Amino acid sequence: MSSFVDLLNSPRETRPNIKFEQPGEQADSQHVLARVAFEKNGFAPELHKGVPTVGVPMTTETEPGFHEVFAASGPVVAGREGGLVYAVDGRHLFCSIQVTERDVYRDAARIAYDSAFELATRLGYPNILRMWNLVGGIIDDNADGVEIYRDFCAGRSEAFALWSGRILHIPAATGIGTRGNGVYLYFISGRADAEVHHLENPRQTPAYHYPESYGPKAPSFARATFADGILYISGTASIIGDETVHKGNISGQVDVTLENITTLISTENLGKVRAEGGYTLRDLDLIKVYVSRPEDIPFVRSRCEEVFSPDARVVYLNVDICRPDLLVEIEAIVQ
Ligand SMILES: O=C(O)C1=C[C@@H](O)[C@H](O)C=C1
Ligand SMILES: CC(=O)C(=O)O
Repeated sequence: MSSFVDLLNSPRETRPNIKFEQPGEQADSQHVLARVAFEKNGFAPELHKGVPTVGVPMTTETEPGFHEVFAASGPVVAGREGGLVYAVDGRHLFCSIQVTERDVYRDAARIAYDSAFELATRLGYPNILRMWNLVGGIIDDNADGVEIYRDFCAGRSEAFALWSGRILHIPAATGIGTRGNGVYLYFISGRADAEVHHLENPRQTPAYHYPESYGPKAPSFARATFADGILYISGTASIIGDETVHKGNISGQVDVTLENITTLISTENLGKVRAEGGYTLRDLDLIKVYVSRPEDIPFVRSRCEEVFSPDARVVYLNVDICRPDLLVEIEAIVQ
């Protein structure tokens, strides 16, 4: 398989937009829009050698970590505005902001999203394609006794409501725990005229329609986003309708998670927006498998190796999932 540098030097029309690389294997910065370092400690978004870079505390002391690298499609302009770090390349915006640990997150989450949406619209990239929300203590209670995920979702929902009609659509996303604290947000967005499709899964209730039993404001994400020929698959778990199924049963949860993704990317579902039809699990790449119990990782890995392509880049991360009864969650990209 090509090395990361080979991939970067390939002709633009064949260059994948996102890739995983090992720390230290850093290709030249001129083709890089942004970099997310999955590591033990994490660090606030910064401009490192002019490249927006954020460290997210997602790996254990014994794991090597990796970088998620967003390739640029043209000349890059990067900058910082307050806590926001960003870069644009004429086609995509990358933006990241951190919400430091606090007693209650709702207002800070709304303010962080509000400032990011203001930047995205002002720079001309209001079409959010894919968001990642890495939430420390995601299933712990905040100072008011409210689960932090629910607290975070309330602030996020308020920001989307404030920007409805200007920020175009609710995108594919991940909302997952970390091994640290505070909230790390990063996302990519496109131009207003970009052709972007947001997909739901007929097996699942749209998350933004979840009942209040899951929190005062429903989570703001779509099941997938298809844009520029790339399919961004949200974190997907063992949820049918809006209910967790196979509680306590890792095997059952892996099966339902894979079935959910299979349905989501099928020709019957994706064919609505993709002339060439759908995909199968063998087409997935840049797969992040989140596992809440470390002892389940060997089993989950064995099941994933059965169904994913041997060429797929897959990482396994031991972090909490956004519901205490969820044991596994999978996100991926097809590009
Ligand atoms: O809240 C989210 O954005 C989110 C939570 C999980 O359901 C999954 O990671 C997908 C998105
Ligand atoms: C994965 C998850 O929590 C959801 O789909 O809502």
